[in-house]
Formats: sequence, structure tokens, C-alpha cells
Amino acid sequence: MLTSDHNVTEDLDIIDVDVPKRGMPVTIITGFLGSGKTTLLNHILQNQQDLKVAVLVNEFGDINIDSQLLVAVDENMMELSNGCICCTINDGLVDAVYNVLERSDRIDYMIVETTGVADPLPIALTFLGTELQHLTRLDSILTVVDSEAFTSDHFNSDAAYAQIMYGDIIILNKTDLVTEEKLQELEAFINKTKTKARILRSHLGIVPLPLILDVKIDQSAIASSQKDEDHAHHEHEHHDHGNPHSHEQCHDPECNHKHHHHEHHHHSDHLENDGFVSISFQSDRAFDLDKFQSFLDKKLPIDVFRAKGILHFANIDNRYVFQLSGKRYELKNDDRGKSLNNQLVIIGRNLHREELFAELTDCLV
Ligand SMILES: Nc1nc2c(ncn2[C@@H]2O[C@H](COP(=O)(O)OP(=O)(O)OP(=O)(O)O)[C@@H](O)[C@H]2O)c(=O)[nH]1
Repeated sequence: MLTSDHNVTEDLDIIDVDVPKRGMPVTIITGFLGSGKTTLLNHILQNQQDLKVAVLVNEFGDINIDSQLLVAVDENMMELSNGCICCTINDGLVDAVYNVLERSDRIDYMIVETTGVADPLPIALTFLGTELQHLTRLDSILTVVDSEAFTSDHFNSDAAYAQIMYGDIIILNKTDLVTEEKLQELEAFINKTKTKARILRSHLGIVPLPLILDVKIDQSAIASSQKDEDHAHHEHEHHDHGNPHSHEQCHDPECNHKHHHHEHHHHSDHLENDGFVSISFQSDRAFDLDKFQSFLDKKLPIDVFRAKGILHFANIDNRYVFQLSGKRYELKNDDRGKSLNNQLVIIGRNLHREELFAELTDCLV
């Protein structure tokens, strides 16, 4: 059995014997907060015909709402630990991939859904640059864009910019919310930012799967950018502390991983730059529907970009799925049963945890 603590030479010897799923194709789905990544993933899972897909999902928040909203993945889905995989990359992701590769049942394809604040480059490099390069084949990076909310300054977010720059296929989603003219402007803008961009349009993530899965996009350009990074990385090691896995280098405020000895550990400082925080609220008391709606309409801070939750309201049997993306929100009756507690994640900038907690507590009955 492979463990992450082997050195590379040992691993390569063992890989030949023990890991049956060499060369497994991997698609990374990225895109800014609320752009429609989970919706796209659900479309793929509901429509892929013969493929058995393993899904790795990661959320920026203590509670994983997405995993509860995904369809039909059950035992083939793994949640990566809380935080942003592009920062805590390394072991959480590598170990999760090993878990999939080592499973005895058949798995044909792997899809990784990043958080909305993730820079996809370090994630791609983990597949191209660590021992995973011998075991997996990075097929493509899909970037989902909210056509209505997209801004040319990329929300002042390095991660949002990187998502466009490193996306092999850009999916302009939410076409129902914009005009044809706006879509053409967006396409022109993206084509200007990124040469040879492949752009698709979608409503509710619906795109023909042969256009996005197993498309075998050449990843050599990203792989070579990795070599440059490695060079800088090694110099940094010698110069600095000589420990490539020093925890002090990790900028993710929520990172509490113990780092094992994988080949590389890629870092990104985008969270520090982008300033996003996520606040999770849970309660076993129900919300009062009117008070909660009044909170959303009158008291929700303007810097909230995204919120999602599984909620229950007093005197209503079914649970509700709550989705807020930009200025829009929806509460959808979900007849999959009554929720036992309220689970809510709010993501934005400059958020005051205590104030939000007090407001939300006021909405409880
Ligand atoms: N109108 C409209 N809404 C959409 C479309 N695609 C997704 N949505 C809605 O947008 C919201 C966010 O969609 P998700 O798929 O959860 O977005 P996400 O990118 O996974 O969100 P995070 O992982 O939190 O960043 C949900 O309320 C979706 O129902 C679309 O094409 N049109």
C-alpha cells in the first residue's frame, strides 16, 4: 500500500505493483464564487453514461454544503478538508487522489471541484509535478464564469484572474441572465485576455460532455511553468530555511495540515491578497422565515459575495436549500426530508463574524 511518507524512488517501485489505475484522467473544475461549478458537476454526474466518476470536492468553509447538494455520487465522492485546496494543496489533495487510485472497485475518471477562491495553477501543478504525474493524466481545467456577475477587474481577485488565465475551456454560464450582446462582449474580453481561449456557453451547466471531458488538452505549457517555479522554489529552500514543507510558508489562515514528504509543495498567497473570509453558522433551532428574509433584504453586508445553506424554518416540514450568489438569492424547497439543523456558510470580504452571528441568532425562533 502506498503511503505519502515514502521517498520518491520507493514510491515509483511500488506504484508499478500496487496502483491499478495508472493514467487516470482528471478534470479540474474551477470558477469564481457562485459561478455554477457544482451545477456543472451535477450535470456531468447525471449525464455521463458509462463512466464511473470519482469526485473530490473542496469548500471554503467549515461546513461542506456542496457535498450535500451533489447528486448520485455517494461512495465515490470525497470531501477534501476544509480550506482552500490550492493553499493546503499538497497532502490533502495528494492523499485523496491516492485513496481513489487504491480503491479496488472500478473508477474511470476523476473530477476535482475547487473552491471559488482557488487559484487552479497550484492544483494543476500537483497533478503535473508531484508523484501524481506518474499516476494520473490532467485532461483539462474547466473554468465556469457567471456571465451576469463577471467584472473586467475580476472582482479584484488574483484567484479569479488566474481561473481565467489557466482555464483550458471557459464556460460562460448563466446565459439566461444576460443578453446576446453582453455574451459577445464577454467573449471578446476573454479572447483579448487569453489567446486561443476555448469558450463555451451554458445555462445551468448544460454543455455536451464530449466537449469538456476526456478532451486531452496538452498541458505542457503549464508543466514547463512548473519547472521555472521549481527552480525558484529550490533556491528559496536553500536560502531560506531548507525545509520545503515548512508550515510557516502556508498563507492559508485555515490551514492546519501536517505536511508529509511529498515531492513538492506549491504555494499561493492569493487568500492574503484577495481577503476573502468564510463564516459558518449552525444551529439546531429553526429560523423564522420572515425574520431571515428581512435579514437578507436589509442587513446582509454588501461585501458578501456568496452564501449557501441547508435551512429549516419554524412550522415548515421540508428543508430549504439557500443559495446567494452576488445580488441574487433563492430559497428552494427541498423535499429530500426535514433538516435537523440550520447550516449556513457566508463568504465575502470585511465581514464581522460577531455581528453576523448576532443578526442570525436574532432570526432563530
Ligand atoms: N439563473 C441561473 N442560475 C444558475 C445557473 N447556473 C447555476 N445557477 C445558480 O447559481 C447558484 C450558484 O451555483 P453553484 O453551482 O452552487 O455555484 P458554485 O460555483 O458551485 O458555487 P461555490 O462553490 O460556492 O463557489 C445556484 O443558486 C445555482 O442554482 C444558470 O445557468 N442560470
